Amino acid sequence: MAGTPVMTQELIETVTVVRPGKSLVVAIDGPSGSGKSSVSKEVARRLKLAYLDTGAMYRALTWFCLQNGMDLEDRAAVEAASKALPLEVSTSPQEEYVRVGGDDVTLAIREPAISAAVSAVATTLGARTELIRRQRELIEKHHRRMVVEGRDITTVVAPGAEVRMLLTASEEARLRRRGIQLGGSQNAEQLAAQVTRRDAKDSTVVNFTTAADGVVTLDSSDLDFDETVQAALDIVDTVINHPAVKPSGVQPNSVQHRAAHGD
Ligand SMILES: Nc1ncnc2c1ncn2[C@@H]1O[C@H](COP(=O)(O)OP(=O)(O)OP(=O)(O)O)[C@@H](O)[C@H]1O
Ligand SMILES: Nc1ccn([C@H]2C[C@H](O)[C@@H](COP(=O)(O)O)O2)c(=O)n1
Repeated sequence: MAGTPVMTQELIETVTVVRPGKSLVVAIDGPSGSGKSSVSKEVARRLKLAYLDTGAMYRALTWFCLQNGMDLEDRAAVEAASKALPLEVSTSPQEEYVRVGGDDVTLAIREPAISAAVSAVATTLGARTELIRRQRELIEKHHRRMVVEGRDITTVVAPGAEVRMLLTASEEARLRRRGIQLGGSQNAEQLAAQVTRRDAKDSTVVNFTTAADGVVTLDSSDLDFDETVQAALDIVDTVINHPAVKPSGVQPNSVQHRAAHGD
């Protein structure tokens, strides 16, 4: 996808196996443009874990509904569509594909028109129930060794995940990143619609702006991509291998981790 970061040689070569043979679900939530997909995919690759982009599932359902001429405000019809959705989604961090029936929709679901429509689907509770069921099924199918990212993974889909993280970034950083990712094709108003206003609507059904108990917050506002991946890997290492040590800056209900090397 456009804007996919090129890894430095140092990051490309380091692959680690954590908890071999045991479950290791790394749940990552956060707002739009915080870097969930790109960072999670690289973390999965580095830890040799499967990878699931749950947002792609909501996007694929939106594509399916629109393709069938449905009214997205018709909640019963959207719920029925979620059950009928013939979805195949990649669970490998090495290849990205999303298929609906015979159609490869990998690129189509990233179009601004889908970004503009997806919240109507994601706020349909019956459709959420069905997609959450499928997400849990995929986690089990991979013997609970997976990085799963979205909005409600730490709280609803996999609250028992071994590692739970909230990946955040300032609104300014998220708008800037999304603008670069879309090749400068969107004006400020269009970017705000795709990032800020979409988050506001999505937030009406799930909380991805504050960390739930036990969820580690990683603020990437002042980190570049490589530093954010390293900080996420450090969190996994600390939580799994050094459970007595809290990632830096412990707070009563959630822990903060601002940077890999410091504060
Ligand atoms: N720490 C970072 N510094 C700079 N750019 C980053 C960083 N993390 C991610 N990016 C870039 O920001 C863009 C948005 O990232 P990504 O698509 O992973 O976000 P997201 O949280 O999955 O968004 P959405 O939920 O809307 O799909 C990508 O081009 C990605 O390469
Ligand atoms: N677990 C999830 C994942 C995604 N969504 C919603 C929120 C977004 O508007 C939409 C697309 O996600 P993105 O590809 O931008 O990460 O799906 C959700 O409600 N729950």
